[in-house]
Amino acid sequence: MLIKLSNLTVKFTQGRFNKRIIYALNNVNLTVERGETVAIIGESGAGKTTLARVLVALEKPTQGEYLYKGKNVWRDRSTRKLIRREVQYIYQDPISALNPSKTIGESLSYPIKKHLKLKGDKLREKIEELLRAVGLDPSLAERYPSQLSGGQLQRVNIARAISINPKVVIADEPVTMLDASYRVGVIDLLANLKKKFDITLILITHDLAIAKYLNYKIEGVRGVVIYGGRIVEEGRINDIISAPLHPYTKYLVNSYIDINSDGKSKIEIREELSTTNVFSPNGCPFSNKCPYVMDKCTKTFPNFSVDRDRKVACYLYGE
Ligand SMILES: Nc1ncnc2c1ncn2[C@@H]1O[C@H](COP(=O)(O)OP(=O)(O)OP(=O)(O)O)[C@@H](O)[C@H]1O
Repeated sequence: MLIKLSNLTVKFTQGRFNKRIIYALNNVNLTVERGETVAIIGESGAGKTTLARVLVALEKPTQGEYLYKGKNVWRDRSTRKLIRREVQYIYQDPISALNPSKTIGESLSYPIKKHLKLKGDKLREKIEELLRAVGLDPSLAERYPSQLSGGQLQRVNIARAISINPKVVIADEPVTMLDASYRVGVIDLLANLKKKFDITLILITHDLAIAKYLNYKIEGVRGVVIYGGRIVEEGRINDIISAPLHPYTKYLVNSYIDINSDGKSKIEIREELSTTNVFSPNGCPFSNKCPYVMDKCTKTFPNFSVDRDRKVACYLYGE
């Protein structure tokens, strides 16, 4: 097993006077096998970016464990160092991920010099090869970020992520900030690189259509639905979309279908009583909106009911 998160919680304190505790991640258990493609799906504020930051060891969990290749990341400094090299992060915003005062070539050369110790002609060749691998003309190495389009910049970020032969790539909403015309190309590129270099790919998205498209490019993508810092459902993307189990996933899938078809939602969520995450952290985070809420939902988060490769945490399916 490559990645294992056990009962992992990340808490933040917000507000200077009226302090409140936010559970960005709440008792999360997640495993990722070598070579897998996983789509983490959730809306804004669900905890997706915190999860990505945990996986690249930028965020230390408040509680719980993160094992990478079987080693406890926060007890073993050398594993954190290994993660810096083997687990690469592609940010949502392609512009702010690059230093505006450095040419594309300079930005790309930094990790290659540091980790692969290449210089001179070898370094230049590697940069040209990388730019070609992501579908860009090598002459772009001389340009500055402001001279490239958003789609080209995201390709540069992908080139940087793969430049040091990572084992895992985490792409955090990689196409959200791009014009629609560039989105498919960037997902195609990630899918092709994943296959070519046998990378374990973790794609984070709020958009089911992106997860579905990725699954069309790479079969067997595992979907992980996250809400209010909790994983609520896991399964193959096609199963999640064709037969969602958790009421939140149903809501998500219906909203997705709405936009793409008839405009009618099949599940009505209840009036929002409080902002996500501010109710009891022990209960289900969707309980304040769920039409099927039971008393126990607000008090205790259910265990996962497991049926082959499908998991759901909801009292409608088990305790
Ligand atoms: N450094 C921080 N300090 C305080 N609260 C934080 C911090 N980082 C995240 N949060 C809070 O934790 C929750 C989860 O945030 P996170 O950024 O992980 O969500 P997300 O799913 O990635 O959303 P988005 O797509 O909008 O970034 C949110 O309520 C957010 O406000």
